[in-house]
Amino acid sequence: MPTSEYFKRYPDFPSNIPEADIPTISLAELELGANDEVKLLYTACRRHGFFRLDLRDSDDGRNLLNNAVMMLDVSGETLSLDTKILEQFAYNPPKDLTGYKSAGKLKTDDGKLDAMEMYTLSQDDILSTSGQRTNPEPLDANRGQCYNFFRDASKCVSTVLNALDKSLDLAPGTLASRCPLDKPSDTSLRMLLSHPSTSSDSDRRITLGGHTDIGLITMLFNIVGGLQILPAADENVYDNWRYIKPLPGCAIINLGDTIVEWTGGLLRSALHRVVNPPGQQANVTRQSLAYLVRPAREMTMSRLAGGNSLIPPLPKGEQDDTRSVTEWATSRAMQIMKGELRPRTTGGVGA
Ligand SMILES: O=C(O)CCC(=O)C(=O)O
Ligand SMILES: [Fe+2]
Repeated sequence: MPTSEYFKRYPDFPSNIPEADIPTISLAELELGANDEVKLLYTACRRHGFFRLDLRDSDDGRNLLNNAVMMLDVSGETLSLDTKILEQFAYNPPKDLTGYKSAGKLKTDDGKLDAMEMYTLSQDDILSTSGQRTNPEPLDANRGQCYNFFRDASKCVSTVLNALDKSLDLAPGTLASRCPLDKPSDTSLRMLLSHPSTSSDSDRRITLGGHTDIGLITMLFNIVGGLQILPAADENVYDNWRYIKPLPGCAIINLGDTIVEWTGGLLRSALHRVVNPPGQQANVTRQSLAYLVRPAREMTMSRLAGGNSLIPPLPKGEQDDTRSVTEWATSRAMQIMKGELRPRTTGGVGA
């Protein structure tokens, strides 16, 4: 992710571990509408549901990189506050995920507890779309910086969504117009932090359990490794998971469950998780950022079929899901919390 200077502060990602073979796509080429890049993006979104986005050759991309570096600092300051202070901002799942989640609140795939601290900042809060909240001091003191991050991240995400409109033969702007900055939504910036493990089984520690993202699209900023995906055809056993190596200047993008529903399964939402950072990186504190884009609250889950689009119509006899995106997401989060729904890769093609 961020700049190469930021990467130099950390030990190297090891070269002898299993890596996911996902492509790196150029934001600048997507901005130009370059056909080959648009195709590469579509293939990645069908096969993997994951890709890297190189931000360096684009003005918007470079602005976002600089903002992400600053947000990592603000996040580090926030999550190093006393736990007593952070607990005053505790999250309230499954309805309201904004605020602080301490480590050990979630079950991981191996039945143990997670080791990830998170602070989730609402986009609506920072853009004053639906009332402001109080956040810990480092965030409140940097609201302007947070605003710039949301503005620039949303701009780069829109470029990706516009390229997907093209591949899906949707009218220009269809996907981006469903997650505009100025309409209330559950879009957020999740700031994540995990400390090095002190236990003897640290090399197999699952820091954040296997899950898919419920929204439309996620933009991740990683420096240290640990993020993994499970290739679609593979059984869910520890050694089948593949690391996604973070690269300087690149964000990591993954698609969420909502876009799978909207596209009738053409695009993929892939199961992913975070494990202890590999090799020498295991000894450092790992920080990451996840910009989690949700649709505007007024949107429904209805499939985007129709017109000339490639999206298949609903099979005969199948009912369209006309629930609001918020109702759908809450009921899904409840099902997962109760163990009624197991997170798994959906949509897309091939292994
Ligand atoms: O920290 C990471 O690299 C991934 C975080 C993630 O998957 C999430 O917050 O949904
Ligand atoms: Fe995720």
